[in-house]
Amino acid sequence: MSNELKRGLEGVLVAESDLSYIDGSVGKLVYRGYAIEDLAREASYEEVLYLLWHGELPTREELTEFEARLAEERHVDDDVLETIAVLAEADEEPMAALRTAVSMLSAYEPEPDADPEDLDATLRQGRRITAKIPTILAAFDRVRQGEEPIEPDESLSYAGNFLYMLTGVEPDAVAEETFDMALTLHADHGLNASTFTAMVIGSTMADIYSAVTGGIGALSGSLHGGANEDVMRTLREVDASSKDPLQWAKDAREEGRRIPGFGHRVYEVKDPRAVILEEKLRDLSASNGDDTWLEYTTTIESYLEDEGLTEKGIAPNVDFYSGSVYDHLGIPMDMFTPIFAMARAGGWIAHVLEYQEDNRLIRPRARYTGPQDAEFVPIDER
Ligand SMILES: CC(=O)SCCNC(=O)CCNC(=O)[C@H](O)C(C)(C)COP(=O)(O)OP(=O)(O)OC[C@H]1O[C@@H](n2cnc3c(N)ncnc32)[C@H](O)[C@@H]1OP(=O)(O)O
Ligand SMILES: O=C([O-])CC(=O)C(=O)O
Repeated sequence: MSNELKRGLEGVLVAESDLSYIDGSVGKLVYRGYAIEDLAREASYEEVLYLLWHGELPTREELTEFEARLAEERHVDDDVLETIAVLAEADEEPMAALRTAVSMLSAYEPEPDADPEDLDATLRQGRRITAKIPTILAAFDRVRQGEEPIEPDESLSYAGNFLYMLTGVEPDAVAEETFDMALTLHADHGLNASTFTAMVIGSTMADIYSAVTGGIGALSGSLHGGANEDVMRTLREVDASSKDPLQWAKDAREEGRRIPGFGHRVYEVKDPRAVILEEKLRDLSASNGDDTWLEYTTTIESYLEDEGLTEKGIAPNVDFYSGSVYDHLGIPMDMFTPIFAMARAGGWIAHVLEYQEDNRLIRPRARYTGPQDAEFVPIDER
């Protein structure tokens, strides 16, 4: 057994995967061989889900059938909606509400006794969870605003239906396409922390509800998916301060602050998803006649680049640009990380299924640094 310690499991290979490949030195990302740029621009999120779950891009017929299967699972049981309302009224964080609601969904699973080794049944369960996450999130947001949840519309796309349930209005083509593209960009990313969490849970042959619930928990942290909200908080902080973004960035560096949305365990250059989202932000800023976030983000990015961060491999990641795009679509800031979860659930499910095809319990070890042979002292004598 190797005694080499890899803090944070950096660079450790724990599995083979056909799902996504990242070349961090050049900023390349592919899902099953397809460039993220092509999928983002050409494929719908449903096509990408099909690709991840079934191994290849669907034909038109396969896609229609797949979309229908997914759409018919959107309805969420009234008991779960009631719990969502209780959580919204208690001011629960949206990621925590989502975590609770997804866990609760298993009580209403139509195949509760499926054999954990029946991967087709696991996929059907995963499809149900994926279909219901938008319904949960939109209901949560509406209830906390004193509005009634809106029933899903099966005739709309996954992206379009979410925006419709959130706002009560069918989105225009630009909003729907932009949101759909954002979902594709977030669908999978190798063995990131939340995917690995889901895989660890899946490797015990626990059910897929447990794996997705665990993934949501891992994604919520500020070093992972939670960073997209921190970026928006930062942009608002700049806006509310008397400083221009350049001065803010200088001061933040001097104070030794970690800039949210910068840095990545795998990328040494700008994340290709950030490149695509920046383009989108430019389009939206122009069409909405408001380039505030664009100006702030690009100023901060250029300053940090000039300061040599990019040379050190600390460049913008996906979270640096996603929030500004969502903000242009009118989505509340604390829904940004839940939206990431909505997109990533597909990746979690794909990785759990792939791993379970040739499952082995994931169980690493720690180098023990505590005392040996301590003498036990009874409680009253301590
Ligand atoms: C979807 C995603 O999950 S993408 C990542 C989202 N998270 C963020 O954006 C939060 C900000 N970024 C970070 O905290 C980190 O870059 C992480 C967590 C993403 C990656 O962390 P790690 O690979 O463990 O890198 P680590 O934390 O060891 O940092 C390495 C060096 O880069 C520096 N660094 C890393 N990120 C940043 C940052 N955002 N701002 C300034 N310096 C940074 C660290 O200070 C450290 O410098 P040092 O070697 O001089 O001490
Ligand atoms: O890969 C990672 O470590 C984090 C990330 O960018 C993602 O999960 O999308």
